[in-house]
Amino acid sequence: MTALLKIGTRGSRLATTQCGWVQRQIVTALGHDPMHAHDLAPLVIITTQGDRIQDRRLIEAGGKQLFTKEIEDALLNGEVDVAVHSLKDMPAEEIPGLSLCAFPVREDPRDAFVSLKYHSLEDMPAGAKLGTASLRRQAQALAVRPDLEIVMLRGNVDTRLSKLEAGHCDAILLAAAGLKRMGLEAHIKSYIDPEQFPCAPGQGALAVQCRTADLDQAWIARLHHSDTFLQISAERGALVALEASCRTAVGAYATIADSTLTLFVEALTADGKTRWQRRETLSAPTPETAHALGLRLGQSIRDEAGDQLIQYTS
Ligand SMILES: NCc1[nH]cc(CCC(=O)O)c1CC(=O)O
Repeated sequence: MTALLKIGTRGSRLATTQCGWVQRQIVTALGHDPMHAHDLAPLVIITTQGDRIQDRRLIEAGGKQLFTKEIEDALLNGEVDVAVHSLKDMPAEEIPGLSLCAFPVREDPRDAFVSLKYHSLEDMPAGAKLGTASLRRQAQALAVRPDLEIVMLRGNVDTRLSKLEAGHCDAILLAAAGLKRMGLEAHIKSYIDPEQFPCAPGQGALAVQCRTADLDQAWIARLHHSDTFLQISAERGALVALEASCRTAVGAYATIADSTLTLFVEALTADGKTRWQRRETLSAPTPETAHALGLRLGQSIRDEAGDQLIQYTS
């Protein structure tokens, strides 16, 4: 059986799990039995610089493209035809020649609280250790629990869970989406309320990427989910305006009910002491108006916060 197309992915268990789901959807959309997915649309594992580097300062210096560049190069030179990314790991700027062509239905966008000892952030005793490498999670946690000690906890989901089990910290915050996709939901003790602490822009959503020249492929429309696209258009608008790098704590969370989109955006200083928030609704949203709303709310925070947004950690 000859391959119809090749799918590029990072090698972590989360990345290959997400990719396997997209792979089956594509093969089904092309009219084949998903049983043959591995032959018809094989996964090609690509190691990115971000997977090799463990030092947060180098990650900050390199920016988000550290996790996507090698995969995008493989798309551009024809080694693979489709790439699957976690949207929240995608930089806001576009890559010439490539397009984000489909946004499949979003998984749970919330952050999950995982601990062997405690039920929630509120439950943790003074001085307890919270493990995270995300500036946003750090800032949001400190905003309500300034007494907690933040412990730098890097690595993929499995690594972070084993560090928690080994006692490096008392609790960790992880994306519920990743845990659910990997079948690890049982670890979740409680959820962070995104109406109070907006998730990372695009958290829980996947982005399927292809060469711009291949945008007419039949499977693309089948994978695309329009409400997800509206939500992430709004959230990513805020991301663009706030130029969120790994050094800026930004959350953006959009919901849709009764044809009305509500967008909640916040930016925080790393210590969580200052929070800038905006919340607005938009009726009969389109991807363009949703994106424009995100841009406007993000810009308005930016105007107010100015230099205070960028926190230098070294
Ligand atoms: N930065 C790592 C990363 N990228 C995507 C996810 C989870 C899945 C998602 O948010 O879509 C995670 C792990 C985490 O934040 O816990």
